[in-house]
Amino acid sequence: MVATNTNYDRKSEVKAFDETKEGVKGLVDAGITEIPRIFHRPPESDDHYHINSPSSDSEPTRFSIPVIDLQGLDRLDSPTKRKEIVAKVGEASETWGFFQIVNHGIPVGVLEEIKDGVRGFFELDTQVKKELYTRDPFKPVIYNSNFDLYSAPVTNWRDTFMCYVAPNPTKPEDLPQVCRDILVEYSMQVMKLGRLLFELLSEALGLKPSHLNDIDCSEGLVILGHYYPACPQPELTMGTSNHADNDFLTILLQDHIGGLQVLHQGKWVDVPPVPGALVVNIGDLLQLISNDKFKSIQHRVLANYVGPRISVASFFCTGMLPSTKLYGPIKELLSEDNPPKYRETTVRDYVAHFNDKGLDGTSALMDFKL
Ligand SMILES: O=C(O)CCC(=O)C(=O)O
Ligand SMILES: [Fe+2]
Repeated sequence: MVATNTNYDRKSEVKAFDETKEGVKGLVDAGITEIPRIFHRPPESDDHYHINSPSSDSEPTRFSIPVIDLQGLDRLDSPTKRKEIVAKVGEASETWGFFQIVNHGIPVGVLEEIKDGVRGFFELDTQVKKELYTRDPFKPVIYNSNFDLYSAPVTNWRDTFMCYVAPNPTKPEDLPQVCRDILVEYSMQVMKLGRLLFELLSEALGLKPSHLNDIDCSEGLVILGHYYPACPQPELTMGTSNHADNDFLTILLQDHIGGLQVLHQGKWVDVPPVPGALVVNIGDLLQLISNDKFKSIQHRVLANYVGPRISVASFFCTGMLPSTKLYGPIKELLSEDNPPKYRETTVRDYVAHFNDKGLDGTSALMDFKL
């Protein structure tokens, strides 16, 4: 815990904020012009957070995350096209852990509608939304502000709702009507795209195309709708603290506002909004099973005067569901020169460890190193 956070009663302020059940949007709706202390980022002098500074170290760089065109992938008459795409996916996953895809098969209309649906959810009547505010993972829809509110050292300028797609989908009738139909449609499309990406990633690892799907990397899918309200003092806080994702793979849709950055060669690099594109990133569990070939990269979202910013993050992961299956570095990838770097874990144990830790700027994966 850092100095600024110890000279006030953070715990009770966090609790009071949670009990409003109105999230960050509630503060903005109330017209606040100064953000409460629980949202203040620690001072930059703190080494641990040094890389978490939006102003001092995010300079324009010559780097830009790769944009990969998936057009022509399924043309049976063009196996070289597939090889080319697999090579690009592999290269991006090894060096960036992040890439954007275009011509991925999800129609632009669906992308627009899901963003509208997520915004519609957060703009529901406050009383209606309060009924859904919960931290109970067994609820079909989990809406709250900061999943790690009680464990993270700082609170983010963000509200989120989550629903399950696989293996136990939230029943459509349990989804808020404002985004029900589009969530069902988008989920189906993301599942299909995810399975395709796992094929490409398997091939990029030199495995048979079905390998990652066969070991159930696409068994679990949860969708998060994020809402980053306009912030009156964006330099004091963060939309999402730096973290790496605790899943196998994430497919992210962001709107036109921007603010997502990835850590590349020690610098924060913007992930610019590209119309019609989806952002794909490797999660910790895929880094673990690929024995560090693919990288799960730290990323963050800056707060902004402009808002709300909407994003939709689809996580391939079974989360806290009971699991006995152990994941460790894939045997086919190991050799004398490439011994396993991680111990085996269940998805549930990994996710539980990640959640307990909260987004504190450190990697949960390091705790599983051999
Ligand atoms: O909102 C974004 O652009 C990123 C969200 C994110 O990193 C996450 O949900 O893990
Ligand atoms: Fe993330």
